[in-house]
Amino acid sequence: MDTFNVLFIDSYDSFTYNVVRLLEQQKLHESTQRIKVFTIRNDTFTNVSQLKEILPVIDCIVVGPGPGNPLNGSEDMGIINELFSGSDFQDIPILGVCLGFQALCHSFGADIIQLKTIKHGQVYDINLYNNEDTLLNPLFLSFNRARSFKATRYHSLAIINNNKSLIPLAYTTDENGTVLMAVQAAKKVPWFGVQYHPESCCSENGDLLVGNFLNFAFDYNSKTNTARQLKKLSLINNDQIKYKKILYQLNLIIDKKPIDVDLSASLLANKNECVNNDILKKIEIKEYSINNYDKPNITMKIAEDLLVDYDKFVLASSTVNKNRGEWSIIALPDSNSEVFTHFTQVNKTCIYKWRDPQITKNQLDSMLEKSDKFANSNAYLKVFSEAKEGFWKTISSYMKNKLFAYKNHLPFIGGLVGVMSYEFGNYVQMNMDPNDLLMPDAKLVFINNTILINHVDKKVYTISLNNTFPPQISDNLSNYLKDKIQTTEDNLELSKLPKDVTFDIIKPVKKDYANAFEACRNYIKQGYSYEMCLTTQTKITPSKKLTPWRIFQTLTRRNPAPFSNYFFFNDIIDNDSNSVCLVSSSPERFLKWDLDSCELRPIKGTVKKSKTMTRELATEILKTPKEFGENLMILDLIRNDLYELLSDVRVEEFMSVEEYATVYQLVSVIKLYGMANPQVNTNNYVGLDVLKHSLPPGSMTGAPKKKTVKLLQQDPMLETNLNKHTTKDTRGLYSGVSGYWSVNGNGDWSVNIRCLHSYNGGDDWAIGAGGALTILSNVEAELDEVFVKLESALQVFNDSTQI
Ligand SMILES: C=C(O[C@@H]1C=C(C(=O)O)C=C[C@H]1O)C(=O)O
Ligand SMILES: NC(=O)CC[C@H](N)C(=O)O
Repeated sequence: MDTFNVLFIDSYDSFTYNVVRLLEQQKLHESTQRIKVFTIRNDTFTNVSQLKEILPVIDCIVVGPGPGNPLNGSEDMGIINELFSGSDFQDIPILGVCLGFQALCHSFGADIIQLKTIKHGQVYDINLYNNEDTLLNPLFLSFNRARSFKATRYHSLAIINNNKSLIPLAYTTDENGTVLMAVQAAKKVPWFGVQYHPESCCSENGDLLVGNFLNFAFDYNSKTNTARQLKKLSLINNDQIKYKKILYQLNLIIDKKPIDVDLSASLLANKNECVNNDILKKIEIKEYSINNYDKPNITMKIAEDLLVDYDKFVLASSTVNKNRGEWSIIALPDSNSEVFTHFTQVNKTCIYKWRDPQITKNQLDSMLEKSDKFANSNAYLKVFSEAKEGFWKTISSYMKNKLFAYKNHLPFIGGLVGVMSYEFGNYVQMNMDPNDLLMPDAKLVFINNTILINHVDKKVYTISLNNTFPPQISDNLSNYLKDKIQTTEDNLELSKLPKDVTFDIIKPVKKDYANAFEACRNYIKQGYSYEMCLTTQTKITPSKKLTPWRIFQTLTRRNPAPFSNYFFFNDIIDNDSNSVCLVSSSPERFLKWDLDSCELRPIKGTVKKSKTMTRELATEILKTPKEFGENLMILDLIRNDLYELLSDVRVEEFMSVEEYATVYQLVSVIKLYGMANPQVNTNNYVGLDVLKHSLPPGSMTGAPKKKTVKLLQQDPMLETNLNKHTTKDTRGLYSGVSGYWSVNGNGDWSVNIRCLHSYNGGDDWAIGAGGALTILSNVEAELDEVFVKLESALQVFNDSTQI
C-alpha cells in the first residue's frame, strides 16, 4: 500500500515525537493510504535546495516546535527560515507548530515579540475568530465554533500580526491581551500554523486539528495542478523509487537503533525453552515467611544482624507503597561477580572480578593511563577504549546469553546492579582536564546471590543463579526469620551519627544562586528553554572517617523513602579509600520495566512539610499554575522520550500528590506498552534501550532537554560558578540513576536525588540539591526549596532526630 508521506522538521525539541505520533494516528478520509512520518532535524540539510530534490515524494511538511527564535536565523532554525521565505515551497502544504508557526509568520513580515507574561505548560481557552475566513477554514473543520477549547501553551515569544497576508484563525486572552494562536498564510499558499501545542496531553482536539491538516493536504494535492504535482506525475518509476529511498535514508539520520536487536529475541525465545536451559539448572530459590515482623526496616535488620562481614549492595524500600517500595533487594557480590566500570572522561571501560586478589589499584591506574586495549593474562582484567555508546553494547552483549524470562513476578533474581552518573546520559559533554581525578560514570556489578524481601506479601527469598548462596547466611536467615525477631524496636542510636565526629559543611552561596537563577530566567525569556533544573552541590568533610554503611544506616532512618540505595564499590582490594559510594533516599522512580512495558514516574512540584502544611493545603499549592506547569512540561517530555521509540504511551496517573518524610511531591505516571509484541516493537527494543535513550532523567534537566543541558553545563555563570566550592565541574552520581537489570528481563532505576555520594570511600561527601525553574519561579522560594531538599539528606549530619 502506498503511503502518505509527511516530512517532519524537528528543531531539537522535547515534544517532537508527541506531534509525530499524533500525525501517525490519523486517517485520511478519501484514501486508504497510511500516514508515514519521516523526521529530520532543521540542520540535516545545509540548504533548502537539497530538500527541494525530494519534494515530489513528500505530501506535506510539518515544522515542529523548539528552542530559540526565528530572528536568530539559521543558528536556531537551520533551514526553516529559508524554507518559508523561498518561493519553491509555496505549493506544498505546511503546518507550523509553535516555533514553526513563528517562523511561518515571520516570513510574511509579522513581528516577533517577547511576551510580557510568558506561558510554559499553561492550559488556555482557545477561541476561533468568528468571521468569514475562519468559518469554513479547513484547519478548524468540525470544531465547535460556539465554544472555546483547551490547549497547552509553551512559548516565550509571540506574533504580532501586522500583515494582511496572514489570516488570523484563533486567539486566546491573558495578561498580555489577545494573543494570536493560529493562522493561515495568504489564501493561495497552503500553509497553516498554530502557536499552541496540539500534541500536549492537556490539549483538546489535537487529533482533530492535525487530522484536518492532513486531509486538507490530501485534497489540495489531488485537486491542485501545482508544479510539484506535475513533477510528481512525470516522474518515471525509477525516479520515484530513487527519491523514496532517499527519504527512507533521511529518516535514519536520527539514530534509533536498539543497543542489540537480539536482546528481546533471546529473552522471549528463552521463555519457552527455559526448562532445558543450562542456567536454570543451577538456579536455587528458597522462600520464607516473615509474619512476625513486617516493618520495612526488616531489610536493614537483616543486613545489620546477619551480613556485617559480607560485601553487599542494598536497594531497600524504607517506605512501602503500592507499586513502589514493595520490594527490597540485598545483592551479594562475590569473587565470581564481574565489575563493569566506564569512565566518560577518558572513554574507557574496565572489566574485572570483584576484589580479585591479583588486581591492585596501581595496576589498574597505569592501564587506564596507558593502554588502548589491555588484557592481563593472570587476572581476569580488561581495559579498553570505548565511548558511552560502546559501554551499553558491552553490558548488553555480556547479558545476552544470560537473559531468560523466568519467575517474572520476582523483580530481581540476579543480574547487573549499579549506578550511572548524570554525565553518562545523552547530550552531556565532559571537558577533560588531564589533572582531573578519574571518576567513574557507570559502575555495574553482576550479582549471583540475592536476598529479596517482599514487604506486602511478607516473604523473603534467597536466590542464587549458580548454586553458590553462602550456606552460613541462609542458615542464619532461616533461624532468624523463624524466631520471633526480638528487637522489634529499632535501635534509636542509629538515627544519629556518632557524637565524636564533626563535619565541615560547605553549602552553595545565596548570591551565586541568585545570579544563576537570573541567568536561567533570561534564557527562558528569550525562548531557549521552557524549564531548567538548576542544581547545587554541598560538600561535607567529616573530622573522622565514617563508613558509607554507617551513613546509610542513619539516612534510611531519618529520611525513609521507597528507593533507599546503598552502593559501596570497594571492588579493588587495596583501594577502599578511593572507592565510589552512593547512599540515597530517593522518592523518585526513573524507569521500571518488565518484558512488555515501561513505567516512568517523574516528580515535579515540591512543598515542604510542616505542622501547618496539611495534605489538603499542599494539594492546593501543588495544583497552582506554577507547579502544574512544571509537572506538565516534564510529563510531555517523558511522553516524547517514549514516543520516539514506540507508539503505545499512556498517562496512567496525572499529577498525584505523594507524601514523604519531609516533603509533598507532585508525581505523574507514564507507561509504555507493547514491547513484547513483535508486530508493534519492530525494532526489538528492550527496557535497556529505553534507559539508554532517556538519560539523563528529564526531571533533572528541564525542557527542551538538549538545549537546556547544554546551557546548564556551558554557561559558566550557572552550575559551574554555583558549585565552585566543590572543585569539580560535574554533577556526578547526583542526577544520575541507580538500580538493576535482572536476568529475567526486569529492571528498575531510581533517580539519584536526596542522596550523598563520594569518590574517595567517604573521606568527603557531596549532596546535590536543585529544582526546576520556570518563568513563574521566584528566587527566594526556589532557594528555600533547594534547602528543603538538601536538608532531607543533610540532616544526617545534624545531631537531632527531629524532622
Ligand atoms: C533536583 C531535585 O529534585 C528534582 C526536582 C523536583 C522539583 O523541581 O520539584 C522534584 C523532584 C526531582 O525531580 C533534588 O532533589 O535535588
Ligand atoms: N515551544 C516552542 O516551539 C517555543 C518557540 C519559541 N522558542 C518560544 O519560546 O516562543
